[in-house]
Amino acid sequence: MTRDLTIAEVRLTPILVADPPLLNTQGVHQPYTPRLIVEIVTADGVTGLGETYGDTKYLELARPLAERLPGRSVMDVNGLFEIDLGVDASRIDAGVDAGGLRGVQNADKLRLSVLSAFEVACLDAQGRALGLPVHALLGGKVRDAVEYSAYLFYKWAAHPAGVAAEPDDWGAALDPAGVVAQARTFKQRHGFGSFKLKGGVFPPDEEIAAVRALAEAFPGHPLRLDPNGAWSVETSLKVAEELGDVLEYLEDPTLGTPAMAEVASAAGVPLATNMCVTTLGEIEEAFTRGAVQVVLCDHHYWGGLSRTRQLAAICAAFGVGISMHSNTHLGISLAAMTQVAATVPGLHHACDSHYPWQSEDVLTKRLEFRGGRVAVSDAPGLGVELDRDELARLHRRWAEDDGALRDRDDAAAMRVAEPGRRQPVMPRW
Ligand SMILES: O=C([O-])C(=O)C[C@H](O)[C@@H](O)C(=O)[O-]
Ligand SMILES: [Mg+2]
Repeated sequence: MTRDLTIAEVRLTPILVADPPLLNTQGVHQPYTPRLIVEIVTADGVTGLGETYGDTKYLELARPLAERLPGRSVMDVNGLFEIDLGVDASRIDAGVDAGGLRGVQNADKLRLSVLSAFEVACLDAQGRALGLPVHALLGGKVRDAVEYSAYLFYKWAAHPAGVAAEPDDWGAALDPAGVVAQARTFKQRHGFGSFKLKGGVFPPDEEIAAVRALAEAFPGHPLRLDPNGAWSVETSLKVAEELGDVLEYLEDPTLGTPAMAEVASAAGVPLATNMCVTTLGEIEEAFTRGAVQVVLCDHHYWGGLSRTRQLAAICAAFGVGISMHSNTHLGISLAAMTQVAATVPGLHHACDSHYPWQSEDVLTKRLEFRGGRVAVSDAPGLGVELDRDELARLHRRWAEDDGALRDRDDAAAMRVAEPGRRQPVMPRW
């Protein structure tokens, strides 16, 4: 069989996806969040799918990249990463990513966050053309299902009055009882066996009480708490001491490798991160100082599925565990996460996923969690199909937006509810 794997067309579709009012230390999720859907079409008419952040800064890099791809081969994935996207310093706002939730922003991370969607789309197209699942292209699966953890959030029942939004049926969760009720719903709907609470929202004692309530309601289940760096070293150590007996790990209790190393050296609980190790350049200091025991990889900003496997190998060499981080994402990304996670041998912690919070998707058939796991598809490519009507509908929402929602801004969403609210100064506690 010969196939023409030359790229004939690349389609980029920015969309806005409904998001519930989930709270974090920076603010609250906006009612709609931007994502970018990438389609790479070969000369033979095979289409590969990818998904990444849809904010303006990513779109501005993705558009010229898409124009340069026709004529290249979907097999030339290494060559893709050689393309200069022109990410100069003017595009980096010297701050932190996603308003302080994904570590420092730098040119490499921005570049890789765009390229990753194109890498996934190329792998999907290769797999569809060759009749092979993506995991086979990555060397083959070592498990038939990938375990995910329930991602618990403090949450309002609804977005503020007067804000256009889609309703959700999760209810509010603003205290220990609400968090436990949310966890029960997660377990009942999806069978999750481990639970992560997004913290940094309320004073630490309230969050300690919520984790204690979870431990009581779900004895023996792995629990995690992630305040996105909102605590001082001293507070982090206090929380570690109070919850050490029930936590699988504490995630990014404090900001920066030196502070994480200080906590790690004295806390009796492993530390995980998706904030102080987010690029290759941050690994050496963090690993040699023993600052983190688990890296939460995210194929979007680590640069795709092959680079996720490379990161897993580096972590294994240092005896550091690996799992996965998640932001708001749809089924294309969940399928990609599942395909690569299926190929990583030392994956001993359930991965994060926001997917249960997303009531909308661009797939003809939603992916399902059964017993907290997603089955690894053996169908060609990622094993998912695009729902074009839904893609068009969510794109219309993006096109009709006045620009207010095209860039994620949790702090701005919070100011709608609390007009006087100032940007939190870290550490908050
Ligand atoms: O630290 C993390 O796990 C995240 O940043 C995940 C998400 O960004 C989460 O905090 C959110 O969306 O509010
Ligand atoms: Mg985190």
